[in-house]
Amino acid sequence: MAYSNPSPSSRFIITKNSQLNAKNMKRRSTEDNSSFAKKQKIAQQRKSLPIASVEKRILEEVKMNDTLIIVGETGSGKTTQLPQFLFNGGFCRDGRVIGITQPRRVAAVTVAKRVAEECDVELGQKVGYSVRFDDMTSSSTRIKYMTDGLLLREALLDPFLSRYSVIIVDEAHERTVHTDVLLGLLKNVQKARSISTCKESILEGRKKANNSAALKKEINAQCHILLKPCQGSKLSPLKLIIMSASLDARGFSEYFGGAKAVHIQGRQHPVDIFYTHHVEQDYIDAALITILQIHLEEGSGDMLVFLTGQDDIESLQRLIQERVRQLPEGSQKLLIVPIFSSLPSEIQMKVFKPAPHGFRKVILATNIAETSITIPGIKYVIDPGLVKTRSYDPCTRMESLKIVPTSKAQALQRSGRAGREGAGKCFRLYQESEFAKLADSATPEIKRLNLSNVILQLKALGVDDITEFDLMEKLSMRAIEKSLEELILLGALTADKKLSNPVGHQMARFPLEPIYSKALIVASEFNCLEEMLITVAMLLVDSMFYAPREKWEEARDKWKCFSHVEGDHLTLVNVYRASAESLEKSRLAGSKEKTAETILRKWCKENFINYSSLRHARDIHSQIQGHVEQMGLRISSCGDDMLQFRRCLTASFFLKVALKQPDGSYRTFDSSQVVQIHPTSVFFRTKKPECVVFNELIRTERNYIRDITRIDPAWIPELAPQYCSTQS
Ligand SMILES: Nc1ncnc2c1ncn2[C@@H]1O[C@H](COP(=O)(O)OP(=O)(O)OP(=O)(O)O)[C@@H](O)[C@H]1O
Repeated sequence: MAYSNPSPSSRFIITKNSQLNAKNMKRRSTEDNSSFAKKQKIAQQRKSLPIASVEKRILEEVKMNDTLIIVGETGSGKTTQLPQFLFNGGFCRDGRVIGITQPRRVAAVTVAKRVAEECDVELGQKVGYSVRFDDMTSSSTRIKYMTDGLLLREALLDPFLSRYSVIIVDEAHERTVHTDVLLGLLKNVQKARSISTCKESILEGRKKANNSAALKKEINAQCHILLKPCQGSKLSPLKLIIMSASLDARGFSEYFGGAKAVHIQGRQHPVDIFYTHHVEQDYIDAALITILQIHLEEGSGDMLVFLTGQDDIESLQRLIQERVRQLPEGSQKLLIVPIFSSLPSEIQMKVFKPAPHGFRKVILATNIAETSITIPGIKYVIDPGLVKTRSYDPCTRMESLKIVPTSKAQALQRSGRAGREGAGKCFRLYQESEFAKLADSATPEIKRLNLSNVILQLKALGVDDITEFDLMEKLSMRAIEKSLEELILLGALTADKKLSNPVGHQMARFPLEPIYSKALIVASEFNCLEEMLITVAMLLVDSMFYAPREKWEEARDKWKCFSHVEGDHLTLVNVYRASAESLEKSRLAGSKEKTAETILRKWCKENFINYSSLRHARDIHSQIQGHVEQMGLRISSCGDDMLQFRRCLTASFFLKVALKQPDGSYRTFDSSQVVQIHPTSVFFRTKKPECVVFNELIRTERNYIRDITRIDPAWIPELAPQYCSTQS
């Protein structure tokens, strides 16, 4: 096979050679198999981390500063070591907990496992994790890794986060909506807790000596608002640490009133960065060639390739499989392992397993693998420099999905996934001159996503006016108004913007977008919660139908069996039910030797259904069902009465209605956008209905609506009178 450039090193220009501390370098030992040797290895590895040499200093800084910003290179030991330092430094006395938040669950879970191993304790005891629907903690947990979203939910129950002595917000550069809201919240909690302590000590002091009346007045004035809910309880100040390898320390410091920033110097292993000589027109092709070149010309070590989404991953996987068949006899085999967010977690975890003997592992990942995690064995990172981002236009309620260049911070994080166990290499599939043009960091999510969920969560946390909530970013008033309007229409807020009872409170408890929470509540009234649970679970995952190009016709015939004349929501219910029936049938037929996974996989293959998406939907289904049951909502089915279900869809998704136009296109009722039916809809090829509800309005190369069901326009004023009155 001929490549345009015979070797990676001629294809790429080496531009950076990080400093290597030779003493710190450790070779992977294949002999360290015994548990004693493993413990010793871990101990040595920990000692050689750059952060190990500054343990004392960091502890002092944390003691002296309520808020600290820590910036240190990827792999310097921030995430795994700092919580252990704090534990040893006495921050867990009196049963207090150190909480570490991560933007992604895979990081929270895997880092907790690693730290439990380092501490030589069982996971869930001293060290644990808690992510949505998966809690691995106990009353003895003192170091708790969790997602930022989870800590926000905890704050609903315990507004002062009283169990925590320290909260570390890790990977703060990612600026997810949850991180931004959490930072604002933590700032308030810190104030409240330090005033609590301050008031306690002043009251103490006052008893001993007569304090000045002015001071007394000032303290009471400050305490008045913030302390009402925690009067009487003694809370120690909350220590807050903001951490990342690539954050704008100055911006964070200003936000936290001049908080101190500490920089940890050095990294354990070097990562050489390579850029292409020329512009690469096709990043999938460039990634494929680079994988093969590394495989044929570079030494041992696994590869991690960053791609923009599931579609990219699946197409590159097919291309690699085709090309490896042409590799010379006897060459080492490639094991391709994908990881993206809609894969079930146990399948995601496969990337962490070592490749079997004789294989080199190639992980194809989205940015889910970009920060925090250490994947053992990774020596090479391939980074096309692209990421898929979602943005939302509040005026048109239109979401767009765009592939855009990564920021410098993201590029740095990606290269940092190599060089964690030994020296590494990162191949950026673009020119060095392009790197210089990248933005320092990506636009914070809170500036580009729908704010309804944030506002609902803040209302539930007692923040009545989002404009007065101290966020790092100034939000657009238009976006806030549109989201408030949406929440009022959904019944989550009253006309005077207060959280409604019980609907608003119930909606805030669901870990879902408000529109889906509302749909579940509405469905319990329409006696079709069983169908709505399936629908919501299926809508939350991507690409349910999948077929290779050469089998497209065969797949279409199969899909016709699920297709429902009234639309996509009912079609999705049919897919879910058919898969559940096949599982049930196999069980009844006594095929005990087969696991549910094998049966489901086989069924998916025969029916051209994406197995990982279906598995994910089944997981989500059981998780939301748990919430619904906890809330006491009545789960019943409307049976074959699909008219009832379509009326329920109208009552739930009335904000997303479109009417057919004479030319066959559609116009959204809400914002008069001209849209087309997406090719994946059952209505793409059949007679088009006059009026539909839909779930997704998405701009790619055209404006499309997706997940569509036929409705009667007369139902809208009947089932959503509040909406029609605003439209007239
Ligand atoms: N699961 C693991 N298996 C093997 N080694 C690990 C594992 N997790 C961490 N390590 C080791 O500990 C080092 C420090 O990891 P840690 O996550 O604490 O670094 P970090 O500074 O937080 O990095 P980042 O900024 O990339 O999150 C890694 O470089 C690696 O050598």
